[in-house]
Amino acid sequence: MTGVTLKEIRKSYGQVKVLHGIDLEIEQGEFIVFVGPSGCGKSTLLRMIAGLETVTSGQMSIDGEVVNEVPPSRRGIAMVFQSYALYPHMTVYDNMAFGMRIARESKTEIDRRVRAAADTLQLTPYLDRLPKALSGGQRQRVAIGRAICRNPKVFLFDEPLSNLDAALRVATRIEIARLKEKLADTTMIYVTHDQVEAMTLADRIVVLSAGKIEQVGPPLELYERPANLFVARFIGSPAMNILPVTIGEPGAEASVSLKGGKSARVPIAVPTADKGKPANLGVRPEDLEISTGDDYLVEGRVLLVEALGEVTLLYLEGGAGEEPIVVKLPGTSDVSKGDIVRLKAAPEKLHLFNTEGRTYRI
Ligand SMILES: Nc1ncnc2c1ncn2[C@@H]1O[C@H](COP(=O)(O)OP(=O)(O)OP(=O)(O)O)[C@@H](O)[C@H]1O
Repeated sequence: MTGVTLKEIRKSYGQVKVLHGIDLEIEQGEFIVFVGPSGCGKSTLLRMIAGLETVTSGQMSIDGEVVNEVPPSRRGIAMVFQSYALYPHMTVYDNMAFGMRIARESKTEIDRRVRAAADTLQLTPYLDRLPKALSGGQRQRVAIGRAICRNPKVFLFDEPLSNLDAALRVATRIEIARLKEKLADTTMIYVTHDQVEAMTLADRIVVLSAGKIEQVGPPLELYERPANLFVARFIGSPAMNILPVTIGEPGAEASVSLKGGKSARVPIAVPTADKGKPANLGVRPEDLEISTGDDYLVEGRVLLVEALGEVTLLYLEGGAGEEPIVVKLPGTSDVSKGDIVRLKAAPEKLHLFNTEGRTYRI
């Protein structure tokens, strides 16, 4: 059992409270991704698990042992940073061997582990090179290789791909996915801003906002069943559209009235007490379609058309506040700027949030 358990973890810098009580149980071998807006505390939480930041209060355990006071070198973790942090004067081989030499491992064992890591990460041809003679992606693979050589119980990644260009990002992301399969028993915790990394790598995503956990769950569960408006808007790109509505008939299958006079039935239960209350209807851009009939939710003028080849994005006036409604249509479309279009969605694709932003559950 090499899980990580966080109980009521809090962090303050002086008067500034950064984390407000984090409870999280991570299983051995799980790949956990922390996401959230800038400043929400993702890196702070990761650095606390690493032992690079102190825990203000709460209990942190790795493999069943409370580690609040255990120094980083004795936690059985290895961390990969955005900045690679390689020694510039050492070869790839020596960079990977360094930690083991300090730990006085035998030469044979060092050689075995360096070559195995190089093989896993396709770095064997570069073992004699200095970091300056490598691409960004190769350097990051060396940093990952160095971490593998330490045989960590828990692998921590702090935005490891954010310095790479788009193509290298994809290649290195696939490398990390392979690594996850190879090291199936190693727990991995990964911080990123990137939706695709989070969705494709995570067993479970932890969505943080302002120092609190909003929701924890498998990627598709967060996408399909967000617990609240924050998660609904944060997961998925472009973000879910939000349309202000009023609850018409509550009950097991509620009806809502939209601006512009249309009403819609949603297969979502709403308590009787909420009849007549304002609410927000959520619908993802990819779940909207153009309607030619009368079965539409909203009608609006097209402000902008973005043809991306594989998809076309339409921006229509009429969303909540000043925000346009975004529609993602497959392939190309003959809709033009200035057209008035009607939009519909399958009832089971609709989400409904109460005035506090919590999802009405089906
Ligand atoms: N040493 C420090 N002293 C005071 N405040 C700090 C310190 N380190 C971080 N903070 C504050 O803690 C909050 C969380 O920072 P953190 O770096 O964990 O956020 P993040 O979610 O990783 O953000 P980003 O995505 O931008 O990296 C921020 O408001 C930051 O200003």
